[in-house]
Amino acid sequence: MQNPVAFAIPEVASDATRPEASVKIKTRNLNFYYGKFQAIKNVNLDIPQHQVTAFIGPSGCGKSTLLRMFNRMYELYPDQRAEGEILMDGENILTTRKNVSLIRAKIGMVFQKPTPFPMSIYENIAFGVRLYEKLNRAEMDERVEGSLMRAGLWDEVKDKLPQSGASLSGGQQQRLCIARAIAIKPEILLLDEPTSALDPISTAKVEELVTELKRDYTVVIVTHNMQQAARVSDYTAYMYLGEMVEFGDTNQIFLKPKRQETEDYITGRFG
Ligand SMILES: Nc1ncnc2c1ncn2[C@@H]1O[C@H](COP(=O)(O)OP(=O)(O)OP(=O)(O)O)[C@@H](O)[C@H]1O
Repeated sequence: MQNPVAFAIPEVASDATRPEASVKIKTRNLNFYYGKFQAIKNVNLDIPQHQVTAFIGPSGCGKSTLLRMFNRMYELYPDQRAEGEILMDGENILTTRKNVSLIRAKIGMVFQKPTPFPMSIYENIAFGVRLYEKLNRAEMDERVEGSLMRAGLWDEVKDKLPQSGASLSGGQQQRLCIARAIAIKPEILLLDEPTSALDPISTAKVEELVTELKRDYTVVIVTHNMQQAARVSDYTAYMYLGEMVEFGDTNQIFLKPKRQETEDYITGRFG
């Protein structure tokens, strides 16, 4: 008889660390400063591969800051500074000598407001791909179609690819942005409140898509919407005032949080 233990799903560690093999992003003693203000405080977190991890917490607790550290977006601003380690596949991206564009090629990002480029639907996808790859026309057509298909938008736009991305509805624009992010074949998708500007139908489509995309990508989503975190994520991290208060399996966090502060927040007793 085979050893049943070999097939057991590894238990989720409650202290935000997990077995090495399944971790995609690992942070160690992570701090972040806007000038003198410390927005992230000693965060240690293991983000599992091919899962959806949600960051939740009250406004200003540091969710977006932490998410943006993962692609070093803060480097565009001179008074912003990170300390500690962000290990992606074992390499500390804060100190690596690799060109930052190589790190960003691994990571797709989608923001709160849909931000299509001021160009055609086709070019919205092709533009980013050209920065990293040299594809011929047929290959690019295939990439554009495949990305729009994955984002659940192809049927709605296939007859109007030369039209401006701005001509689409808000929900379609957000799916265009997701298609644009996955077109560069990233390993990680960072979603910063991707549905906060969308109506319920578009929100449902994006949520469905997120659940589907985790087969191929490691997804991290910032959301204010507790139901959304519960619906789409496998793991949830609750943050408060720049600290990681609790991290665990989403069911555990919502049904049996270990910390009183987490329970107060998710039950609406916070504040
Ligand atoms: N550019 C900035 N300069 C100075 N302080 C900033 C800047 N951006 C954010 N902060 C501060 O850093 C802290 C964390 O902000 P952040 O935007 O990461 O929080 P958040 O949890 O994503 O909030 P929200 O849910 O409202 O989007 C807040 O106190 C905020 O005021």
